[in-house]
Amino acid sequence: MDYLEFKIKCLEEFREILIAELSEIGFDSFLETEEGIEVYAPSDSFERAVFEEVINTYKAPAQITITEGQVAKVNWNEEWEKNYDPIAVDDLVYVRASFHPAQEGFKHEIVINPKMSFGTGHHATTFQMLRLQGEIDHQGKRVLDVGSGTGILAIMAHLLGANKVEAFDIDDWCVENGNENFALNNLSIQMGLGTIREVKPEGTYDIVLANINKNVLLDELEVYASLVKSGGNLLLSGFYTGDIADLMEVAEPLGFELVKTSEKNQWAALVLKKA
Ligand SMILES: C[S@@+](CC[C@H](N)C(=O)[O-])C[C@H]1O[C@@H](n2cnc3c(N)ncnc32)[C@H](O)[C@@H]1O
Repeated sequence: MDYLEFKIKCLEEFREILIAELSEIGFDSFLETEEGIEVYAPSDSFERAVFEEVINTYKAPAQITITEGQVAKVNWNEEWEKNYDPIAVDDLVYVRASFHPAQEGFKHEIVINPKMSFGTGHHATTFQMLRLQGEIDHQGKRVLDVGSGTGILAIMAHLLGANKVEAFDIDDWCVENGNENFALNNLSIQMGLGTIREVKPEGTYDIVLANINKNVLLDELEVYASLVKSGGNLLLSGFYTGDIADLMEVAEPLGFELVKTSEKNQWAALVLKKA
Protein backbone atom coordinates (compact mmCIF):
# COMPACT_ATOMS: atom_id res chain seq x y z
CA MET A 1 0.00 0.00 0.00
CA ASP A 2 1.27 3.51 -0.80
CA TYR A 3 1.39 6.07 1.96
CA LEU A 4 1.43 9.84 1.92
CA GLU A 5 4.09 11.17 4.25
CA PHE A 6 3.90 14.60 5.89
CA LYS A 7 6.90 15.93 7.79
CA ILE A 8 5.32 18.57 10.01
CA LYS A 9 7.57 21.04 11.79
CA CYS A 10 5.70 22.54 14.72
CA LEU A 11 6.04 23.79 18.27
CA GLU A 12 6.54 20.94 20.74
CA GLU A 13 3.42 21.64 22.80
CA PHE A 14 1.20 21.07 19.74
CA ARG A 15 2.54 17.64 18.77
CA GLU A 16 0.16 15.55 20.85
CA ILE A 17 -2.87 17.56 19.80
CA LEU A 18 -1.95 17.25 16.12
CA ILE A 19 -1.40 13.49 16.42
CA ALA A 20 -4.77 13.11 18.15
CA GLU A 21 -6.57 15.17 15.50
CA LEU A 22 -4.87 13.37 12.60
CA SER A 23 -5.56 9.93 14.07
CA GLU A 24 -9.25 10.85 13.83
CA ILE A 25 -9.06 11.44 10.07
CA GLY A 26 -7.35 8.31 8.78
CA PHE A 27 -3.68 8.82 9.64
CA ASP A 28 -2.40 5.58 11.07
CA SER A 29 1.26 6.07 11.84
CA PHE A 30 3.03 8.81 13.75
CA LEU A 31 6.64 9.48 14.62
CA GLU A 32 7.86 12.24 16.90
CA THR A 33 11.08 13.81 15.64
CA GLU A 34 13.43 16.53 16.87
CA GLU A 35 11.55 19.18 14.90
CA GLY A 36 7.96 17.98 15.03
CA ILE A 37 6.09 14.94 13.80
CA GLU A 38 6.05 12.68 10.76
CA VAL A 39 2.61 11.35 9.94
CA TYR A 40 1.42 8.82 7.39
CA ALA A 41 -1.93 8.13 5.73
CA PRO A 42 -2.83 5.48 3.14
CA SER A 43 -2.98 7.27 -0.26
CA ASP A 44 -6.18 5.56 -1.39
CA SER A 45 -8.31 6.88 1.48
CA PHE A 46 -6.63 10.26 2.05
CA GLU A 47 -8.98 13.26 2.15
CA ARG A 48 -6.95 16.39 1.45
CA ALA A 49 -9.68 18.91 2.30
CA VAL A 50 -10.19 17.39 5.75
CA PHE A 51 -6.42 17.29 6.35
CA GLU A 52 -6.07 20.95 5.34
CA GLU A 53 -8.90 21.94 7.66
CA VAL A 54 -7.07 20.40 10.63
CA ILE A 55 -3.73 21.92 9.63
CA ASN A 56 -5.22 25.38 9.08
CA THR A 57 -6.71 25.33 12.58
CA TYR A 58 -3.24 24.95 14.14
CA LYS A 59 -1.02 26.50 11.46
CA ALA A 60 -0.46 29.90 13.08
CA PRO A 61 -0.36 29.00 16.80
CA ALA A 62 1.78 25.88 16.24
CA GLN A 63 4.02 27.58 13.63
CA ILE A 64 3.52 24.70 11.22
CA THR A 65 5.51 24.08 8.05
CA ILE A 66 4.97 20.90 6.04
CA THR A 67 6.97 18.81 3.60
CA GLU A 68 4.91 16.26 1.70
CA GLY A 69 6.13 13.04 0.16
CA GLN A 70 4.98 9.61 -0.89
CA VAL A 71 6.41 6.34 0.36
CA ALA A 72 5.83 2.97 -1.22
CA LYS A 73 6.12 0.64 1.72
CA VAL A 74 7.40 1.64 5.12
CA ASN A 75 9.04 -0.86 7.40
CA TRP A 76 6.91 0.26 10.33
CA ASN A 77 8.55 -2.14 12.74
CA GLU A 78 11.96 -0.65 12.06
CA GLU A 79 10.55 2.85 12.36
CA TRP A 80 8.90 2.38 15.74
CA GLU A 81 11.89 0.50 17.09
CA LYS A 82 14.04 3.54 16.28
CA ASN A 83 11.57 5.93 17.88
CA TYR A 84 10.20 4.13 20.91
CA ASP A 85 11.78 4.62 24.33
CA PRO A 86 10.65 2.93 27.55
CA ILE A 87 8.53 5.02 29.90
CA ALA A 88 8.03 4.93 33.67
CA VAL A 89 4.82 5.92 35.45
CA ASP A 90 6.18 6.85 38.89
CA ASP A 91 7.38 3.61 40.53
CA LEU A 92 4.10 1.96 39.51
CA VAL A 93 5.01 0.57 36.12
CA TYR A 94 7.83 0.50 33.59
CA VAL A 95 6.57 0.17 30.03
CA ARG A 96 9.08 -1.12 27.52
CA ALA A 97 9.31 -3.02 24.25
CA SER A 98 10.62 -6.56 24.07
CA PHE A 99 13.93 -5.29 22.63
CA HIS A 100 14.56 -3.01 25.67
CA PRO A 101 16.29 -4.45 28.74
CA ALA A 102 14.17 -4.95 31.89
CA GLN A 103 14.55 -2.36 34.65
CA GLU A 104 14.47 -2.86 38.42
CA GLY A 105 12.71 -0.61 40.93
CA PHE A 106 9.14 -0.74 39.65
CA LYS A 107 6.12 -2.51 41.08
CA HIS A 108 5.10 -3.71 37.62
CA GLU A 109 6.45 -4.06 34.13
CA ILE A 110 4.50 -4.03 30.87
CA VAL A 111 6.00 -5.18 27.59
CA ILE A 112 4.36 -3.50 24.61
CA ASN A 113 5.33 -3.92 20.99
CA PRO A 114 3.07 -1.14 19.72
CA LYS A 115 3.75 -1.13 15.98
CA MET A 116 1.01 1.16 14.67
CA SER A 117 -1.44 0.92 17.59
CA PHE A 118 -2.02 3.70 20.12
CA GLY A 119 -0.98 3.05 23.70
CA THR A 120 2.68 3.03 24.65
CA GLY A 121 2.28 5.06 27.81
CA HIS A 122 3.93 8.07 26.18
CA HIS A 123 0.69 9.86 25.41
CA ALA A 124 -0.58 11.95 28.33
CA THR A 125 -3.95 10.18 28.25
CA THR A 126 -2.49 6.68 28.55
CA PHE A 127 0.02 7.84 31.16
CA GLN A 128 -2.72 9.31 33.34
CA MET A 129 -5.00 6.28 32.93
CA LEU A 130 -2.18 4.00 34.13
CA ARG A 131 -1.49 6.25 37.10
CA LEU A 132 -5.18 6.43 38.08
CA GLN A 133 -5.52 2.65 37.71
CA GLY A 134 -2.67 2.34 40.22
CA GLU A 135 -4.79 4.25 42.76
CA ILE A 136 -7.81 1.95 42.40
CA ASP A 137 -8.19 -1.48 43.97
CA HIS A 138 -8.32 -4.00 41.10
CA GLN A 139 -7.93 -7.13 43.29
CA GLY A 140 -10.42 -9.77 42.20
CA LYS A 141 -12.37 -7.24 40.10
CA ARG A 142 -14.05 -7.59 36.71
CA VAL A 143 -12.64 -4.97 34.32
CA LEU A 144 -13.65 -3.83 30.83
CA ASP A 145 -11.21 -1.88 28.61
CA VAL A 146 -13.03 -0.01 25.83
CA GLY A 147 -10.84 1.14 22.90
CA SER A 148 -7.96 -0.98 24.09
CA GLY A 149 -5.37 -0.02 21.40
CA THR A 150 -2.18 -1.90 22.28
CA GLY A 151 -4.00 -3.45 25.24
CA ILE A 152 -1.87 -1.52 27.73
CA LEU A 153 -4.66 -0.65 30.20
CA ALA A 154 -6.09 -4.17 30.14
CA ILE A 155 -2.60 -5.50 30.90
CA MET A 156 -2.26 -2.98 33.77
CA ALA A 157 -5.60 -4.19 35.18
CA HIS A 158 -4.36 -7.78 35.01
CA LEU A 159 -1.10 -6.85 36.80
CA LEU A 160 -3.06 -5.00 39.50
CA GLY A 161 -4.87 -8.23 40.32
CA ALA A 162 -8.10 -8.05 38.32
CA ASN A 163 -9.83 -11.39 38.27
CA LYS A 164 -11.32 -11.05 34.79
CA VAL A 165 -10.30 -8.57 32.10
CA GLU A 166 -12.12 -7.99 28.80
CA ALA A 167 -10.98 -5.66 26.04
CA PHE A 168 -12.01 -4.60 22.55
CA ASP A 169 -11.25 -2.02 19.86
CA ILE A 170 -12.82 -0.97 16.55
CA ASP A 171 -9.53 -1.28 14.69
CA ASP A 172 -8.57 -4.76 13.51
CA TRP A 173 -4.89 -3.85 13.55
CA CYS A 174 -5.20 -3.02 17.27
CA VAL A 175 -6.88 -6.35 17.86
CA GLU A 176 -3.99 -8.19 16.19
CA ASN A 177 -1.36 -6.14 17.99
CA GLY A 178 -3.25 -6.19 21.32
CA ASN A 179 -3.46 -9.97 21.26
CA GLU A 180 0.32 -10.16 20.69
CA ASN A 181 0.84 -7.85 23.68
CA PHE A 182 -1.55 -9.86 25.87
CA ALA A 183 0.50 -12.98 25.13
CA LEU A 184 3.76 -11.12 25.86
CA ASN A 185 2.37 -10.18 29.30
CA ASN A 186 0.88 -13.57 30.17
CA LEU A 187 -2.68 -12.33 29.87
CA SER A 188 -4.63 -15.13 28.25
CA ILE A 189 -7.56 -13.23 26.75
CA GLN A 190 -8.51 -12.28 23.19
CA MET A 191 -9.32 -8.68 22.26
CA GLY A 192 -12.76 -8.24 20.69
CA LEU A 193 -13.45 -6.21 17.53
CA GLY A 194 -16.11 -3.51 17.30
CA THR A 195 -17.84 -0.75 19.21
CA ILE A 196 -19.44 -1.35 22.60
CA ARG A 197 -22.87 -1.58 20.96
CA GLU A 198 -21.57 -4.23 18.55
CA VAL A 199 -19.57 -6.23 21.09
CA LYS A 200 -22.44 -6.09 23.63
CA PRO A 201 -20.54 -6.99 26.83
CA GLU A 202 -22.72 -8.99 29.21
CA GLY A 203 -23.30 -8.40 32.91
CA THR A 204 -21.72 -5.63 34.94
CA TYR A 205 -18.17 -4.59 35.74
CA ASP A 206 -16.38 -3.22 38.80
CA ILE A 207 -14.19 -1.03 36.60
CA VAL A 208 -14.71 0.26 33.05
CA LEU A 209 -11.75 1.96 31.33
CA ALA A 210 -12.31 4.15 28.25
CA ASN A 211 -9.52 6.29 26.80
CA ILE A 212 -11.04 7.20 23.41
CA ASN A 213 -12.18 10.72 22.45
CA LYS A 214 -14.81 13.23 23.50
CA ASN A 215 -17.39 12.45 20.82
CA VAL A 216 -17.26 8.67 21.25
CA LEU A 217 -17.41 9.01 25.04
CA LEU A 218 -20.39 11.38 24.92
CA ASP A 219 -22.16 8.96 22.61
CA GLU A 220 -21.34 5.83 24.62
CA LEU A 221 -21.62 7.09 28.23
CA GLU A 222 -25.15 5.73 28.59
CA VAL A 223 -23.90 2.26 27.62
CA TYR A 224 -21.02 2.48 30.11
CA ALA A 225 -23.56 3.52 32.77
CA SER A 226 -25.49 0.31 32.18
CA LEU A 227 -22.29 -1.75 32.55
CA VAL A 228 -20.70 -0.27 35.70
CA LYS A 229 -21.81 -1.89 38.96
CA SER A 230 -23.26 0.28 41.69
CA GLY A 231 -20.22 1.59 43.60
CA GLY A 232 -17.95 0.73 40.67
CA ASN A 233 -15.61 3.04 38.77
CA LEU A 234 -15.50 4.48 35.27
CA LEU A 235 -12.11 5.89 34.21
CA LEU A 236 -12.23 8.22 31.21
CA SER A 237 -9.62 9.98 29.09
CA GLY A 238 -8.99 11.08 25.51
CA PHE A 239 -10.26 14.66 25.84
CA TYR A 240 -8.96 18.05 26.87
CA THR A 241 -9.39 19.67 30.27
CA GLY A 242 -11.80 22.16 28.65
CA ASP A 243 -14.15 19.27 27.81
CA ILE A 244 -14.61 17.99 31.39
CA ALA A 245 -17.79 20.02 32.00
CA ASP A 246 -19.42 18.71 28.79
CA LEU A 247 -18.69 15.12 29.79
CA MET A 248 -19.92 15.57 33.35
CA GLU A 249 -23.12 17.17 32.08
CA VAL A 250 -23.95 13.83 30.46
CA ALA A 251 -22.34 11.57 33.09
CA GLU A 252 -24.00 13.02 36.21
CA PRO A 253 -27.62 12.35 35.21
CA LEU A 254 -26.52 8.78 34.43
CA GLY A 255 -25.56 8.32 38.10
CA PHE A 256 -21.83 9.10 37.99
CA GLU A 257 -20.07 11.26 40.57
CA LEU A 258 -16.69 12.83 39.78
CA VAL A 259 -14.17 11.42 42.26
CA LYS A 260 -10.85 12.60 40.79
CA THR A 261 -9.59 14.83 37.99
CA SER A 262 -6.12 14.49 36.52
CA GLU A 263 -4.52 16.86 34.00
CA LYS A 264 -1.34 16.58 31.91
CA ASN A 265 -0.35 18.65 28.87
CA GLN A 266 -3.94 19.91 28.52
CA TRP A 267 -5.25 16.32 28.45
CA ALA A 268 -7.67 15.21 31.16
CA ALA A 269 -8.42 11.89 32.83
CA LEU A 270 -11.28 11.33 35.25
CA VAL A 271 -12.26 8.80 37.87
CA LEU A 272 -16.05 8.56 38.18
CA LYS A 273 -18.01 6.50 40.68
CA LYS A 274 -21.42 4.99 39.99
CA ALA A 275 -24.04 5.64 42.67
C1 LIG B 1 -6.67 7.04 22.45
S1 LIG B 1 -6.55 5.37 21.95
C2 LIG B 1 -6.33 4.57 23.52
C3 LIG B 1 -5.64 3.25 23.48
C4 LIG B 1 -5.31 2.67 24.85
N1 LIG B 1 -6.53 2.27 25.54
C5 LIG B 1 -4.54 3.66 25.71
O1 LIG B 1 -5.05 4.06 26.75
O2 LIG B 1 -3.41 4.02 25.31
C6 LIG B 1 -8.23 5.03 21.51
C7 LIG B 1 -8.48 3.67 20.91
O3 LIG B 1 -9.90 3.55 20.78
C8 LIG B 1 -10.22 2.94 19.54
N2 LIG B 1 -11.58 3.40 19.24
C9 LIG B 1 -12.00 4.54 18.67
N3 LIG B 1 -13.35 4.60 18.67
C10 LIG B 1 -13.80 3.46 19.28
C11 LIG B 1 -15.08 2.92 19.61
N4 LIG B 1 -16.21 3.56 19.32
N5 LIG B 1 -15.14 1.74 20.23
C12 LIG B 1 -14.01 1.04 20.55
N6 LIG B 1 -12.77 1.49 20.25
C13 LIG B 1 -12.65 2.69 19.64
C14 LIG B 1 -9.12 3.38 18.59
O4 LIG B 1 -8.98 2.45 17.54
C15 LIG B 1 -7.91 3.45 19.52
O5 LIG B 1 -7.19 2.23 19.52
